[in-house]
Amino acid sequence: MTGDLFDFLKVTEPGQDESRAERIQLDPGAFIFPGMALSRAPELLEAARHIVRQAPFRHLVTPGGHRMSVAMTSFGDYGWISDRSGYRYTHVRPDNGQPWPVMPDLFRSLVEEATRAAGFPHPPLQSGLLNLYRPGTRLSLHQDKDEEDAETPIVSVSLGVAATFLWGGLDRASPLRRFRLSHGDVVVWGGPSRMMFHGIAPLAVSSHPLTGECRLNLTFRQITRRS
Ligand SMILES: O=C(O)CCC(=O)C(=O)O
Ligand SMILES: [Fe+2]
Repeated sequence: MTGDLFDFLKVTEPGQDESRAERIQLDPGAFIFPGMALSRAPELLEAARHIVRQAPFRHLVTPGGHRMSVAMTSFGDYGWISDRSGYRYTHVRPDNGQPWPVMPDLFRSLVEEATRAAGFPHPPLQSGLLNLYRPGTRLSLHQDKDEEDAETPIVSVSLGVAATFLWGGLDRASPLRRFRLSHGDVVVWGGPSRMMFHGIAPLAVSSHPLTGECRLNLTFRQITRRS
């Protein structure tokens, strides 16, 4: 309703601030919140740096033997890994058997806020994935389906160089729409959109004052079923 002539007469009830956040609906249950993380971005990057110092980025190998172009690491109770035997979540790091770095409180509160703003009851806080993109890095079209849970939404935070988000449908062949994800944007997809195909087009050569030529993405998930 932004642009409504009488917008300025709306009265905010207590606790309703987040539901008024500007959002772009991609499909039922799928939203982009432009700039939701912008004011916290420097602190989010510092927390991400702290995670990477404990668990450095790695290029994982797909079950088919291909080196992934995105470099990844995880944090929280579960980390996502891929190797010749498949994709899965583990409680410990494959390189040293140690637990993944702890989920920072700053991330938790952002994920809780984004989940509420999208209208979902439960925030995805069991696993955090850090994705690092450099010029030319892409993430091909996929569904997030390695989780037992298929109800809790995915929350995804973009930092640094802007990327093109590819948004499809429930079939791989569904037509794709393209959305620009800029520094500080948050995407939430759940409910009827939880299994939508999505990806990232090859990152353009560009630069951001806080990340140089890189884009960093933080993606949050619930792994186990709640009930
Ligand atoms: O980098 C992004 O924005 C998307 C990441 C993603 O789809 C994933 O980690 O499964
Ligand atoms: Fe994904």
